[in-house]
Amino acid sequence: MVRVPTVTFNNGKSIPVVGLGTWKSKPGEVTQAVKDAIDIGYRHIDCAFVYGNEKEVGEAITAKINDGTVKREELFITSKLWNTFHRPDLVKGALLKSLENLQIKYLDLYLIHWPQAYKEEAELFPTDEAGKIQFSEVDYIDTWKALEPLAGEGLVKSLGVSNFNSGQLKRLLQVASVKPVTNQIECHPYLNQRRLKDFCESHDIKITAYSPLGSPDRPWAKPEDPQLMEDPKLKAIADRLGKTVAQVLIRYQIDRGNIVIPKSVTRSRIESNFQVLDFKLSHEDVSLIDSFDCNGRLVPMTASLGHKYHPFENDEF
Ligand SMILES: NC(=O)C1=CN([C@@H]2O[C@H](COP(=O)(O)OP(=O)(O)OC[C@H]3O[C@@H](n4cnc5c(N)ncnc54)[C@H](OP(=O)(O)O)[C@@H]3O)[C@@H](O)[C@H]2O)C=CC1
Ligand SMILES: O=C1CO[C@H](CO)[C@@H](O)[C@@H]1O
Repeated sequence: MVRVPTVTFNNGKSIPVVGLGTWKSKPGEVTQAVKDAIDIGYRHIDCAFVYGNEKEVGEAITAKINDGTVKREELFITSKLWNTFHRPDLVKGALLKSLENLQIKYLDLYLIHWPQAYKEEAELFPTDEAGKIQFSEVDYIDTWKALEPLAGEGLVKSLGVSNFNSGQLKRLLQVASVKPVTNQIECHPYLNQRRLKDFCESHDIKITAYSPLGSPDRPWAKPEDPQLMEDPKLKAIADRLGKTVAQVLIRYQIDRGNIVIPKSVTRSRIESNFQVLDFKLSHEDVSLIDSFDCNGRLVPMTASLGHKYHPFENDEF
């Protein structure tokens, strides 16, 4: 069994560099996908309450622990606090719900999914009569302060953020007693996040790259949108190296020092996406791929436009 290398966080804990993404993995297919991934050697699973499939991910985790394939302490399980649970009194309950769904006693990593909060309602996407998302004014700093004691209670080993821009991280770092270990952000050759990565690294915060393959199954994709995995320039590199484009895209993240979480529910792809540990991109190839950046954001979160904490609405990187 191939052992996946790890990245060490600022708190000394380690995370396997490649994890399995689970957004859009249907409840009916995610259990098998996670079981396959664990059989293949994945030890890191990226989950979120809002993905609506944590229970089915939990079934796979339990099955693989019970059949002796893996021990809980060998797995690295991430979940994320959704936007409707930012109010400090709701934070612990949201974490406990994810733990219950995932059938585990602690998370390895819990992230604030987005800096912007939504109205605290039963709906995960609360809308007004006009169909517009209803915002909440809760400050992500107050949310973070509610998360910090949960690390001390043993419910979560590390805390982090997702989709935070540099200004928001700067503000958080001024008051945090527990430092975020990672910022999980969209990252691929069309949006390589050079400036945010440099900023995070200067504060010893690792980047976790989401949508590393260009998220072709994102619900808002249009047929005319460029397809990252079809890019002839990437195909040429992959052909030269005798690898798939997906493998080059995953390796691109690893070779930049990032953690990467490709999603698939297809066993053959889950397997080939993991077969990236026996080669390395040259500095020249990493620089060449860096040059493909075109500010091509695929997950712009347009539903939250106008929110004062929307991370992508000003010049802040
Ligand atoms: N924090 C956040 O806000 C966000 C976090 N994420 C996390 O990052 C993960 C990955 O990002 P995601 O947006 O899902 O997209 P990815 O870039 O991982 O792309 C997933 C898509 O690529 C396909 N695919 C996977 N492997 C291959 C392959 N080898 N060859 C061809 N096609 C392939 C999958 O198909 P199939 O499954 O059918 O095999 C699926 O359609 C998410 O699942 C989630 O866990 C993502 C977005 C936002
Ligand atoms: O992780 C993510 C994917 O799904 C969510 C809900 O649609 C997104 O908001 C988020 O970025």
